[in-house]
Amino acid sequence: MNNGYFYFGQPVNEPVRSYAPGSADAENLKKAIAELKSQQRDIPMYINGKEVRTGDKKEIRPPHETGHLLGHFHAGDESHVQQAIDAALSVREQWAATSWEHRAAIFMKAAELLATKYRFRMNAATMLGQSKNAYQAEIDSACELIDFLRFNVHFLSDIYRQQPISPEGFSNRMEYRALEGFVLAVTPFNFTAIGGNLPTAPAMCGNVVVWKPANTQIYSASVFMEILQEAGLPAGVINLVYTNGPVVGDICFAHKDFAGVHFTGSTGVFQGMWKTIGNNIAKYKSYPRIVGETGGKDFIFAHPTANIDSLVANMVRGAFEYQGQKCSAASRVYLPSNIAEEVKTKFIAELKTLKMGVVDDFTNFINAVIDEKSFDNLAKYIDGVKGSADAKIIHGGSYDKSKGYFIEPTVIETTNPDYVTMCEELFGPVLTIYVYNEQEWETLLDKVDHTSGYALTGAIFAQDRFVVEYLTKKLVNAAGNFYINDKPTGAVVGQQPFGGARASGTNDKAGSFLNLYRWLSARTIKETYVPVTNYRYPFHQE
Ligand SMILES: NC(=O)c1ccc[n+]([C@@H]2O[C@H](COP(=O)([O-])OP(=O)(O)OC[C@H]3O[C@@H](n4cnc5c(N)ncnc54)[C@H](O)[C@@H]3O)[C@@H](O)[C@H]2O)c1
Ligand SMILES: N[C@@H](CCC=O)C(=O)O
Repeated sequence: MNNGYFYFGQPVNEPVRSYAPGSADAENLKKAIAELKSQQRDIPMYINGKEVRTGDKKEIRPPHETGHLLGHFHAGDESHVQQAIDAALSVREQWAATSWEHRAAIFMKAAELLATKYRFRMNAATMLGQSKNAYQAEIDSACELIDFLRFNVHFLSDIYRQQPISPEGFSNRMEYRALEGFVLAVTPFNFTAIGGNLPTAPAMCGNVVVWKPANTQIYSASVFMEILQEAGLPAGVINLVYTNGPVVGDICFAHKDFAGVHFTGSTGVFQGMWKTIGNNIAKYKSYPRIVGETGGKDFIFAHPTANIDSLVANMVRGAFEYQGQKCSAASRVYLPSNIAEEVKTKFIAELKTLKMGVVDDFTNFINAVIDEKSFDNLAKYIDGVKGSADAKIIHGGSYDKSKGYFIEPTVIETTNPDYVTMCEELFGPVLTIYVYNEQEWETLLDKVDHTSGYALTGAIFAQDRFVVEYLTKKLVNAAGNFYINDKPTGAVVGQQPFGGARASGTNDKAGSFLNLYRWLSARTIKETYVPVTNYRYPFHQE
């Protein structure tokens, strides 16, 4: 701090706008979509504050309308990763030494720009590039990203003011330094907010960053980079590159100044990163921070006392919002025999009301899955059911990629609690139901706990309070985010810090003080006002 201690108080969550038919917000969002669709954006990388175009142009098309070209991004190679690292390291010292209030102001300004001037453009970019409906874009690319920025500034303020005690005669203080090197942020396709949070959380703490987004999120990531630049982020603090993931990893993880990785994505990729970092450990100046939030196989467990209507509504939202492409999405449901038939009947009746199509039509609840690879993978699982003796499709099951990557919301019922779609992360609009004997709910809990190696989110539905307490304790390690009578998705920054353990990640809780500690390296300073001048204890005096 320079001339004062600057504290940023507790913010309130950014209110979610509804985009109701005929509202000004709906009209403005439609205009932003039309404007983006009327252009072909030419999207550069951003290295050292400069736009970098390589001429190696890759097409960007909406997953729900593959006949339309939104623009191109300029792909990078090894040299761009190296340039990004060099740019980051060249500004490291100055950025780390910049006063907190000035660093914080940049991210608070970015939040303000996103909440106002850029809100519709950012949501439109997310809708078109990642195939989200208006509501799903609003809670992600507007509200959650704004919340990440404002709440992280607040949490960091809280961390900075935590100081050790100083007995009379001494001063003890703690400096929360930036890491000695650069941080690599590798981000997934499914949340624009995660794309924005992973580079900014370490940067806010005084670190410099190389940011590599998923190709399928570059369209909206580049809008966020424009915002950061307008907010005054100094050149080189965050460098956005579009080089192939493994190439970025090879270069960054072999660099002596590699100080940490902030990753969100699949478990396999994260485990590969961890191994590489482990193999290279002797190369680094410091032990790198490894933070990764990864996959899930998220459950809903309904007890025989569950309220049927709320269970049904939360199954629809929890499994099928954003086509089930949330790491938190419900993908396995355990229904007790006493209510199973009624739940299934009501559930399927609700699913029949879901409209599927392009994002421009706001009445479509379901849009497309992200790309052809994901589409083909999901189709493979659906086809697998067709030849199976212990599973059947009870709703949906069709798919079509002629105009966009559309997979109908699909419900599988299995008699085998270890059926493949009860165990593996599919990451799409496919939910599997297992009906159990209501008398055996207690013995089923081990299966709920151990069917997959993941432990990200889980929800229980029960009306009996003794049961709620029992389930909460029994499933203590089954989910990092545990929901009682609610869907397992939709965590809000500052309300439900998010992350899972076991194979689901390091559980450093994005959007919380726990995550920020990982990007800080504390220095303790003790000053003695009147130092001793004689080493002897009283009984050693002569
Ligand atoms: N736990 C969470 O908070 C959370 C949140 C969102 C998504 N996810 C998970 O993310 C996955 C879906 O996202 P995705 O498809 O973008 O994941 P992904 O693992 O395919 O990609 C994530 C990022 O890693 C990069 N990458 C891929 N291979 C790499 C490699 N070998 N080295 C370095 N980088 C590499 C990708 O280009 C992308 O930027 C799901 O498994 C989902 O559960 C988890
Ligand atoms: N935080 C989001 C999930 C992020 C992963 O995809 C949720 O709680 O639904």
